[in-house]
Amino acid sequence: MDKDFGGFKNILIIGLGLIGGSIAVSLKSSGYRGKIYGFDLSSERVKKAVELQAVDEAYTQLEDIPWDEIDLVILATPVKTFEEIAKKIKPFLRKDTVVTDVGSVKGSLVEKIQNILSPVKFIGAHPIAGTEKEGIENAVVGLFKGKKLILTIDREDESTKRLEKFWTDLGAKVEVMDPHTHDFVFASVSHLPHAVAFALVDALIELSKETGIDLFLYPGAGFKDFTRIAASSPTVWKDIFIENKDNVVHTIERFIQSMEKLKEYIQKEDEDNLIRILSESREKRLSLD
Ligand SMILES: NC(=O)c1ccc[n+]([C@@H]2O[C@H](COP(=O)([O-])OP(=O)(O)OC[C@H]3O[C@@H](n4cnc5c(N)ncnc54)[C@H](O)[C@@H]3O)[C@@H](O)[C@H]2O)c1
Ligand SMILES: O=C(O)C(=O)C[C@]1(C(=O)O)C=C[C@@H](O)C=C1
Repeated sequence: MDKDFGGFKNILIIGLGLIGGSIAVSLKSSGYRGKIYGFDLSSERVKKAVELQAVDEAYTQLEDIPWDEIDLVILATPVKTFEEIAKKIKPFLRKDTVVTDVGSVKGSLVEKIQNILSPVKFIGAHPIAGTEKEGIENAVVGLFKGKKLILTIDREDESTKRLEKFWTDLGAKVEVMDPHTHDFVFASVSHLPHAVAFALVDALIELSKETGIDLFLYPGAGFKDFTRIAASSPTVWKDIFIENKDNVVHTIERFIQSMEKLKEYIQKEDEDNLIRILSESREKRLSLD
């Protein structure tokens, strides 16, 4: 089927960061013919977005946006800003404009935003693609190609079908998932790993202080690979951890149990159990590639 990006003629991206910017540059490079408008609180980001020709026009004041032209609005700001933004944009929206997001947390947040925006349609979405960088200056063309995109609403809905086409035309593989299941799954495979990476770096900061040895002079590739995501945006990740608090705390507790188990096997020099647990983990990790 021809690329029509779901028939959304003009779109508005709120939040000209890594993900909002990557949507813009990926649309441009995939032959999207509509206008791409941008909005950000930061005038520097707005200036950069226009300079990079990632967007056609960008604004720092909601009143300046040509709302009548907008068919699709994408929220691409940190998740704890969504509610306030939804309240602020509601009076400007056409009734048939579709609103969506790219937030890393869904759960009850989706319902809250749906209620705020109703009767305007809100469809929660989450691209499982990103990097540890921030800002439109680090946008990646084709970031979503071959990557999963989770939609949190029934596929049979007409607007959802259009949004599915929008993401499929950007190269994403769309999957539908219940918003609460989503939050448990991504607490496990994304939020916990980020928490562990941040905590590992923190542990080394403390060990450096304790011993007077600057451990950060010595990392090899293993430490650098493992902690790449600890360079991620504190604002974005603070919001994700808090908004998905229950699942994140649950997975952190489960991780602590696994660390305790490993610590015990090491302390007891329990070679059989060490071989078993390390082999199971290695096999599982190898099966991913
Ligand atoms: N970074 C990733 O790997 C990744 C992947 C998938 C989804 N996400 C989600 O995408 C969203 C954006 O993350 P990002 O990595 O692009 O962050 P980013 O920091 O690169 O960009 C966020 C942008 O939002 C702007 N902003 C903040 N508050 C605002 C407000 N109230 N109104 C308007 N603009 C505002 C900031 O100025 C910034 O330009 C988050 O919800 C995040 O959970 C991130
Ligand atoms: O590759 C990275 O740097 C990422 O952190 C991307 C990543 C992930 O955990 O895989 C981060 C947050 C998202 O919501 C989706 C993707």
